[in-house]
Amino acid sequence: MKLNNYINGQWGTDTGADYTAVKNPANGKTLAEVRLSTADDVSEAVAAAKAAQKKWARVPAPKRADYLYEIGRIMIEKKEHLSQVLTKEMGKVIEEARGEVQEGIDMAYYMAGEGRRLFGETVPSELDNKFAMSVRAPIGVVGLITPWNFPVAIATWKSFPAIVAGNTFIWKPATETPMMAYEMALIFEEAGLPEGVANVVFGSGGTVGTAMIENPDVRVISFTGSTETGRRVAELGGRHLKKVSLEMGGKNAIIVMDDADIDLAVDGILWSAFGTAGQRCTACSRVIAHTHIKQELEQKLLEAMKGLTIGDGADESNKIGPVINAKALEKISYYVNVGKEEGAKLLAGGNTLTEGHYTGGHYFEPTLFTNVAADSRLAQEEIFGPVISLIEISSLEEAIEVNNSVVYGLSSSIFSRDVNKIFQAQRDLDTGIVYVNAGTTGAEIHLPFGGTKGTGNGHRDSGVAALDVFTEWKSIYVDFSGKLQRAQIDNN
Ligand SMILES: NC(=O)c1ccc[n+]([C@@H]2O[C@H](COP(=O)([O-])OP(=O)(O)OC[C@H]3O[C@@H](n4cnc5c(N)ncnc54)[C@H](O)[C@@H]3O)[C@@H](O)[C@H]2O)c1
Repeated sequence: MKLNNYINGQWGTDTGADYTAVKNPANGKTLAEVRLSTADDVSEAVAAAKAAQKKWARVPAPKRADYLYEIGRIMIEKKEHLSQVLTKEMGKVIEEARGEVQEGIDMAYYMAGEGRRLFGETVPSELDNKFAMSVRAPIGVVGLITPWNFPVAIATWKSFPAIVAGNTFIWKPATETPMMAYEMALIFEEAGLPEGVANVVFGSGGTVGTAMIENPDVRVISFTGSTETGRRVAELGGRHLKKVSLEMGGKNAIIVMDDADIDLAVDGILWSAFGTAGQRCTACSRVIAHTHIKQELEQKLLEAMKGLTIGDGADESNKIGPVINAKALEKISYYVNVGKEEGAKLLAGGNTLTEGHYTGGHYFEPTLFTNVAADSRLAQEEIFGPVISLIEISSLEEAIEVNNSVVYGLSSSIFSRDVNKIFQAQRDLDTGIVYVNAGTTGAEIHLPFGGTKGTGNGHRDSGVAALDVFTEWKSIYVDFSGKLQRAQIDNN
């Protein structure tokens, strides 16, 4: 199967194009081949999106929303199929894949509701017989660049608010997970979205991403991916004076205080650290444990980790799937060695799994380090795999300082029964998301999603906040006095 671009409501052909293989991370088998598009393909898609946008912006927002209701309905109809493809292509276990597809469905209905709101403001004018208001205006053609770890959900966080607000878009999915983008383009087509509103261009970040950012007709770039790539996107976007929204890496921590429910904390840590094989931007990779409960927590974690079953995510009995590819495995192994060299104590895991039913796949054992120094590389850098670093602290103030000591600021969590500690923590943790008595993962689509410092640049995906990325404020003054009323002069 060859995956070609979807531009202006048409599927591209494979004449003269280069392709690269899409592989199942569970067994290394080739699933499809995906087009490596050129800068010319991007120009074609942008031209189509630009031609469609003016007309699309004139479609009343509640009518634009009707397309989202239809997309949501088709996604429900295809939910199991989409989930199976997602697991095959990305590797996450099937129950998580179903959860991710559901998130996309929820986003469709939630953003469709915005079609009847898209609230602006009316405010009093300082002059008599004058009316003042501000409205959200669509921006134009927007470029969406997404990662492989949430190939459906993140695309819906971006494309659905873009659509309802009256923009048209070019979406460049990650090269590792183009099949989900292909499936979504089929759904856009089936939902009857007008030609040129939704365009999907496959290919490398270096070629397709760069061409999107450099194209003067692309007015917004909404990017999710690593901090390293995000910085490049921001630099190039800055040169082109582009509005750039960045959602990037994380090094998220769970704080376990001495008054916490330890069993609950163990459940939260396991789910947040090893779900999606640790490849969530919100994954817990640090546990900041109070000295009084550290030993008990370690013992209970080790015991619970024995129950984790690893294997192909398509098998319902597995709790942890493979990581995305061989490069990811190498990176995780590298950090395990870094941890050992830095003097951290390896309590469990630390190895790739290659034999028996793991053959051909990219599997890594759930790994637990303890006695990790808060300022070590193991505790500071994003690994993006199933590796926990346990750091000991002796007060809430110290825990918060350790949490905030990394360059990232996406998600954090505290387990405690003390209401004062909880409220102090939610105030002082420098992250875009804070959980109390729950792990660091599990965002809901109607709240803003994003982070501080090296995780983001002040924008948010999801929630109504996403509309701030895809709309421009327009202030409108209507003077009905019939004479020239001069503002901005001293009338006193
Ligand atoms: N904060 C969030 O919302 C969030 C959510 C999910 C993942 N992430 C982060 O994403 C990373 C994992 O995803 P990844 O490995 O796909 O990230 P990545 O940065 O390698 O790639 C992300 C996207 O950017 C594209 N890209 C690569 N080079 C580019 C360039 N020069 N110009 C434009 N685009 C370019 C890629 O092709 C891909 O589509 C992790 O760091 C994770 O924390 C963040």
